[in-house]
Amino acid sequence: MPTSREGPFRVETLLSAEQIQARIQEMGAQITRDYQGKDLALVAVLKGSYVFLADLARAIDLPLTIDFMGISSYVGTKSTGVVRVTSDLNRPIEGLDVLLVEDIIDTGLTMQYLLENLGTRRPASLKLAAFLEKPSRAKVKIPIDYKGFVVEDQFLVGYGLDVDGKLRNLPYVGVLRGGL
Ligand SMILES: O=P(O)(O)OC[C@H]1O[C@H](OP(=O)(O)OP(=O)(O)O)[C@H](O)[C@@H]1O
Ligand code: HPA
Ligand SMILES: [Mg+2]
Repeated sequence: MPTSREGPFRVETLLSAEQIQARIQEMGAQITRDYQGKDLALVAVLKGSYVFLADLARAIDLPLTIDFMGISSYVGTKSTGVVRVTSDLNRPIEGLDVLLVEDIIDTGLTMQYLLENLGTRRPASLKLAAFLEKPSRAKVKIPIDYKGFVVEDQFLVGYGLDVDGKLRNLPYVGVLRGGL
């Protein structure tokens, strides 16, 4: 796969923009079928999921709402293991069919915290759409209802994924090969 220079970083392409878009259309079609007649509320986890959310929401052909939960646990390329809430939902989710939208399940600690936290707010249902899963690093097992791709144990950037806040805007997913 090609390696690109992105400012001071070297990034090797793992998933091209075309591959990503094709998979998201499939995921959107599946979600559209599964949530017919339901009160679908997408809850996206900031910041990483914003790109996936924008594409996935437009691939779902249903009336839906979107809300955000701000969570952070990574500094540089390392999980601190401490999940920090940086902002809460604007609206209650009681009685709604909530679909959590997340960019990556790595150790699983962020999602473990969120599933527990949102579960106490009595949604009608609570499921998870995750763009990427990195099972080799899992510290807890997280059931993923809609999964984009399974990836190896490498630090990834692009399509919402950052290294120290940067490279979220790459239209593809790549492996960080140098620069930090
Ligand atoms: O499974 P885990 O090991 O918990 O890692 C996954 C989480 O880590 C990243 O977020 P981060 O804390 O970097 O915040 P960000 O979304 O603002 O980049 C990513 O967006 C997930 O939310
Ligand atoms: O591979 C990753 N890249 C960027 N952010 C992340 N947060 C968890 N895993 C990753
Ligand atoms: Mg991050």
